[in-house]
Amino acid sequence: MDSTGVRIVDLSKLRSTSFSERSAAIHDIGRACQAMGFFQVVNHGVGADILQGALDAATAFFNLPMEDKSGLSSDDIRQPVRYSTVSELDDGEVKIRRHVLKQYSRPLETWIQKWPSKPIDYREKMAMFSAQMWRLVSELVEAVTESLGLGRHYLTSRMERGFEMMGLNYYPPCHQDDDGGAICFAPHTDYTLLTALLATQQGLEYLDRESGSWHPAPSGSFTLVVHVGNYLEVLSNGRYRAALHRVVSHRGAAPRVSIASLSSFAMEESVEVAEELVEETQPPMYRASTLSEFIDFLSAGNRGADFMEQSLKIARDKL
Ligand SMILES: O=C(O)CCC(=O)C(=O)O
Ligand SMILES: [Fe+2]
Repeated sequence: MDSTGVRIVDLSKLRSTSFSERSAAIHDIGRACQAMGFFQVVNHGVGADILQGALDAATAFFNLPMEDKSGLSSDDIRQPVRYSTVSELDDGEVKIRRHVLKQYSRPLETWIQKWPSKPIDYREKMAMFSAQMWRLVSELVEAVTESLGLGRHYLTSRMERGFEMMGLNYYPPCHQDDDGGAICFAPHTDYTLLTALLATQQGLEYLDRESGSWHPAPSGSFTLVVHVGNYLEVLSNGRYRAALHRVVSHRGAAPRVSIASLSSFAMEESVEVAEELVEETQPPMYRASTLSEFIDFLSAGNRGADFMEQSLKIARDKL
């Protein structure tokens, strides 16, 4: 743990040949997933050049003139590459709080040709980053299933067929007078197993469910943060809860860029409660669903949060 109470997972220990070191790292991951649902990973082995390259490529994309980006705009959320903006009415004025580029990234050869062709090195830089994030998340998924007592390879074949989407966000400078800052990304959980996040600066916050207060995520050069998504909550039958998170921008803050690696099973593959985690005292709390079903739900104009709350949770009153 660091001085602010953030759990830190040392991946060199997870990779250690020492049984006790590896077990301790798995235990740390399980504890972090159970507590606030997020942790920082250190000694992850992803080169600083790859992380910086991805942040530079993302920043350069968002800095392109609008006409270079608007070709990627679409109302159809099933588009594998989609640029959009999120605005808010503020003092009678429409303010853009966030620019977003969502791009499918696995399997890479299927999608890379659809990614932005500008800036020139964008595809190369993002492809390297995406491959590293997938490797990292797959390794963490193994540790997570081990921590749940399901074994290291419980999800391996499903992860091999798995799906990754990159979510790139650009938050313009904030001119909000309010000392509390502006909420630039409203509180939400992700439809992922795990999400890995990289950002240029602070702003991301997690809800500590116990105290009810928001906790800043660690930030700083090349800090990678990982959090629990809704599908891991389902799979673990609620033992691990999806992390509720938001992004806040304070007055005077510089523009912020973040890249989320959003990992899940293949679109049509069902995610269900692990039957090993169902007990008489702990009946299944969620029904099975696919990512495709969730996207249909969004396409019909519903709110993402309602899918989990109203459609997936079976025994809401017991949570
Ligand atoms: O910008 C961030 O740090 C968070 C992004 C995020 O939550 C998302 O893309 O789902
Ligand atoms: Fe998120």
